[in-house]
Amino acid sequence: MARYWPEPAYQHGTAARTGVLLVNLGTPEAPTAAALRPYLKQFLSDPRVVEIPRLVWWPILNGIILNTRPAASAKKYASVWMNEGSPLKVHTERQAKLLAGYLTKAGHPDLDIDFAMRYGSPSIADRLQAMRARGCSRILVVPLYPQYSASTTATVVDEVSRCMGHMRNQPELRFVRNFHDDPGYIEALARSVRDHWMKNGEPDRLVMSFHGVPRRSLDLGDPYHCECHKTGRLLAEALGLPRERALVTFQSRFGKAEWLKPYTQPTLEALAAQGVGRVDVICPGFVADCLETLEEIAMECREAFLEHGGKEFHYIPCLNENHEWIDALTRLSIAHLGNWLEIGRPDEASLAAARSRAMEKGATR
Ligand SMILES: C=CC1=C(C)c2cc3[nH]c(cc4nc(cc5[nH]c(cc1n2)c(C)c5CCC(=O)O)C(CCC(=O)O)=C4C)c(C)c3C=C
Ligand SMILES: [Fe+2]
Ligand SMILES: [Fe+2]
Repeated sequence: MARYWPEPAYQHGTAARTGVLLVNLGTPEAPTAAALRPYLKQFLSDPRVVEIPRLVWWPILNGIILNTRPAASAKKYASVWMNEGSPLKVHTERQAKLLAGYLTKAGHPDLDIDFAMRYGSPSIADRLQAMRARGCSRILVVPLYPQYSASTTATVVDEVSRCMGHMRNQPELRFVRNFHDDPGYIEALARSVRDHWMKNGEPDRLVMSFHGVPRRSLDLGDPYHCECHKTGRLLAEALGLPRERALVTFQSRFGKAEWLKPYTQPTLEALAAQGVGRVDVICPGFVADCLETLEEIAMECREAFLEHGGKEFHYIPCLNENHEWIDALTRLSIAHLGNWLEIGRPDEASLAAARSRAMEKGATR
């Protein structure tokens, strides 16, 4: 195989474009065991996701997990699948389209906006090559994870870097590291909670459930836990909620090791058993609804809460296509694009000179 990916011959005077690539986790192509298998294999083979020595992990993954989980997970995916496909991909694609429109409205019609999935398709490699083919020589990569984690954000950086190794004519890169305390993101969350409460009244408790990671990663220096708690605190403050009515919990535990605590489902069951009648659950760590929110929280956790004596369970959807969120994402992108938005744009002085030249030409005619 050639060392570098093929590229067209270099043309002098090619206009440089700037692009934004949104990246989310990835999802299977269909809600079937056959489609789940390659997706789970790619995802769970990433050493950033499962930090167990390969020699130990390989037989567990290939001998046990890939023989049992695909069918079990496929059933769950089938229960949330949309007409257009997997919710995660459907929402991410819509977010990219909306972002392009919002950036155009903000005065940046020339930006090239695309999206990719870290695992599955469209792959980062595929979209980076497409953006290069469209002339992008500067690319801002936005992992759609508000809280930084090695198991999510860093894997995007790893994959983009691997792709750079295949490019002869590499683009200039920027990455968004996190946006867990971005005022626009926090306000978008607060707004969706307030809207829900306007229509449905307020709950006894607001549970803010984040995807978990192994507890060990916190001890090894991952800031994820701390960033989740900061988001939780800022959201509770924005809503004017006293501490005792807002809780941060962690969901989607995978494997037998200890993960970040408290775990979402047992917390909900304990609240119900204590006589808490109504809980509202929001998942601020996901900007798009997906299996983990629609099935695990809105179905499994609802059932568990009600079975343990809870009276009312409300799931507050992810930010998805909310105007406030796309607006926040637009401002976040503009802030990180920074001086790239100026490069190649005629400055005021040259615009004025061009205007006066045109006027002179008109006067002499
Ligand atoms: C939002 C941040 C996420 C973190 C942090 C994260 C860590 C993490 N996840 C697994 C294992 C699985 N996660 C799965 C699905 C999944 N995870 C996230 C996000 C984070 N994961 C999303 C958005 C999704 C949903 C994808 C979709 O298609 O809707 C799955 C696959 C589903 C299943 O079989 O349960 C696994 C497996 C680990 C091990 C981990 C941290 C180390
Ligand atoms: Fe996950
Ligand atoms: Fe899950």
